[in-house]
Amino acid sequence: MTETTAAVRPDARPVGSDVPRDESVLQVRDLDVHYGRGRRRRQVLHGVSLTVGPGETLGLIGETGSGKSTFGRAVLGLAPASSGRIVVSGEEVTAYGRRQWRTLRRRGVLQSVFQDPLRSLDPDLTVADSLVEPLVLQGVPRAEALTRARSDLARVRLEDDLLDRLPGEISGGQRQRVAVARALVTDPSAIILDEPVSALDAANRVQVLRILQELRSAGVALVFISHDLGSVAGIADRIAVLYQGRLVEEGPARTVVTSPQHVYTRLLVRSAPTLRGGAADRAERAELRALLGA
Ligand SMILES: Nc1ncnc2c1ncn2[C@@H]1O[C@H](COP(=O)(O)OP(=O)(O)OP(=O)(O)O)[C@@H](O)[C@H]1O
Repeated sequence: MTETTAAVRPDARPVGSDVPRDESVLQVRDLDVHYGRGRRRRQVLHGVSLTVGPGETLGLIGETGSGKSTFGRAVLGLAPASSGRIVVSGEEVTAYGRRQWRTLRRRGVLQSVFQDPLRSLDPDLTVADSLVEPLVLQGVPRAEALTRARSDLARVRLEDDLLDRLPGEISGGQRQRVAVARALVTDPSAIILDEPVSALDAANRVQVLRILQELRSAGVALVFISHDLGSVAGIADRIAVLYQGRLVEEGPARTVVTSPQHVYTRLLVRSAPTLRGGAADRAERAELRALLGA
């Protein structure tokens, strides 16, 4: 599927089709990903094309196993692209080897936050060391790195007194906010957020979603991966829908929610009672599922 135009927020720079190609922070073209070898080789992504402009928030949704995380991992160099093209901030990275990917990740141009913050945070490093480490690796003096870390901690509404604690000594919600602060310290062009609120209770979910809203307003580009259309719809400029490894729909968030085109997107919208047009009755959902052969 080809990229479509993006919704332009009044508080953001122009995005989507208004962004010249070389200004996009992330450009993915015809991405195929296979896992396994020989008879076990299986294609998980089929020709996925997506572009994220500066300051834009792209919501990537789909059911479990549809390939959302694989997409996020591929653009971070953590899953193998078997064909297609990946360009990060104008840098052609498709053919990068392991070491080049590691260097790119270390530069912090693209950052990531996962569902389980312990995947983003080293359990043996204090919050301060976790935040300072990416900057020190870039050669930033520790004192300056700590000043920047404190400022990013404030951006996620955490107090300085957490700095000396280990990830195991703070709550799950605080850990996820530390993971977001860690992603921010390198001043990335974009952050890939893979189910960032799915493991949180309702209060923490709302708080992290609010923080993501603020980052979006401040112009940080986000790729928000989730199975939950309800969480994504309130933040995303554009929504892309993956179904069985294929992009089946993409468009401005409002359009996707109010007039979904693909039968699977209709099912997602109908299954999200908080969305306008949602709350289909059980029979209607069953009918849509039958259409999908689920
Ligand atoms: N390292 C791997 N090796 C082999 N198969 C994998 C690997 N990682 C994922 N898969 C398979 O690829 C498919 C897509 O997985 P992926 O995690 O990308 O889906 P997802 O949409 O993110 O699902 P979820 O919402 O459950 O996280 C699944 O069938 C999964 O079992």
